[in-house]
This record gives sequence, structure tokens and C-alpha cells, in this order.
Amino acid sequence: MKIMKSSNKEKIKENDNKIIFITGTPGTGKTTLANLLESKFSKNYNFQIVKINDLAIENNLIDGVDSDKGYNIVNVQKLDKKLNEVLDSFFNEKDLNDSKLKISIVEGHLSHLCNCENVDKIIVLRLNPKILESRLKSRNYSEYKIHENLEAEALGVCSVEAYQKYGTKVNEIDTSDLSIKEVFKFVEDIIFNKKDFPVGNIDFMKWILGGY
Ligand SMILES: Nc1ncnc2c1ncn2[C@@H]1O[C@H](COP(=O)(O)OP(=O)(O)OP(=O)(O)O)[C@@H](O)[C@H]1O
Repeated sequence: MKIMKSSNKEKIKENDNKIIFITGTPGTGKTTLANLLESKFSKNYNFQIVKINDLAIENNLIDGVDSDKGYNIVNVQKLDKKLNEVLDSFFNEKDLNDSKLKISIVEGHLSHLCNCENVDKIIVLRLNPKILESRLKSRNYSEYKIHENLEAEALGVCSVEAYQKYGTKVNEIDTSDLSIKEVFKFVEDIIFNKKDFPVGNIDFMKWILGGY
């Protein structure tokens, strides 16, 4: 069934066009996964990738910098509006090959804070805080910033926030023992409704209790 509408709220539906958000604590592998999705999907689909941090910076959606934490303070309301414009423009693009499915991947740890009625899946990448710690240390983050991110990962903050907004559309994958190719395979299965990884099955609380 083909429904032609002008907004991603009704996403121009050609069978089953898709909007997928990839989120997770910094360092869990979102960018690596998004790049692999782009290289695998762009041949077979009309493919768009939106890197949410780049979108915020390029469109000057930064309210300031938290100098203690070393973060840009992104205006999420403006980001939300811009993201929906970018999605609308992709799904309305006339030059796309009509015989191919349209897939938009939105990558970044702020993606799940945006409101997108027509998002299909939100995929949260999770990682054992012990492994995350070594990845974040190699980025030369401050001790404070590392600890804050590890705590957020142990508590599953992205999953909880995403679930509060999007409920059962949210999947989470424990990537701790997976190669990036294996992560890709799971994500592909989620995107095409072959597998489901509901929120609530990953528990890194042991890290908080000092068990790792
Ligand atoms: N499945 C994996 N196995 C081993 N290493 C991985 C895996 N996924 C990502 N990495 C490595 O982990 C590091 C962090 O990955 P990446 O930059 O993709 O994280 P991110 O979630 O996008 O971080 P940020 O939110 O800060 O952009 C990179 O060095 C990447 O090569």
C-alpha cells in the first residue's frame, strides 16, 4: 500500500520505509555501527544517515558549554525540530529510486530524546562498564566524565529514557562480547522485524556494587 503524505509524521510509506534511531552511552559503538550500516545499506536502499551531534553543531543548536563536564549543551527542542525537517525532506525527496525502500538511520546519544511519531525502532547499544571504561580512557576524557558515563551505562539511562518515550519500540543489545559485524547482524534483524531485544534484560548493576 502506498500512502503519499508530506511529513515524516505520516512517513511517505512505500511498503515499509523505515526510521531507526541508534542511541547509547558514548563509546558503546554507535558511530562504528552507523558507518557499517551505511556501507552495507547504501547500495540496496535509498539510505540516509543523520549524525545527531553533527546536526546540532552544523545548525548551531548549541546553547553553551558545560566547562566542568566538557559537554556542549544542545538545545533538544531545536534539535528535535531540525531532525524532523531533515527526515521530512528525505522522505519527500523526488529523485529517490521509487523501487527501493527508504531507510533513515539517526545516530547519537541524544536521538532518543527527540520526538518522532513515525520512528520504527530505537536501538540502544549497551556495553559492560568495565570495557567501556577502557574505551573512554583511551579518549583522554576526565575522570569525572568517564565516571559519569560509566554510571549512566550501569544504570541503563539511555534505555530507561528511550523506553519512557517510545515503549516497546525500544530494543537494547549487549555488545560486550560481539564483534561489530555481529552487532550489525542483530541490528539488521531488528530493523527487518526478525528479532526483538526488549528493554530490561541487560543488568550492569554489578559494576555499581563494585563486582566487576
Ligand atoms: N563491537 C565492537 N567491538 C570492539 N570494538 C568496538 C565495537 N564497536 C565499537 N568499537 C570501538 O569502540 C570505540 C568507540 O566506538 P564509537 O566511536 O563508534 O562509539 P560511539 O558510541 O559512537 O561514541 P560517541 O557517542 O562518543 O560518538 C571505537 O574505537 C570503536 O572502534
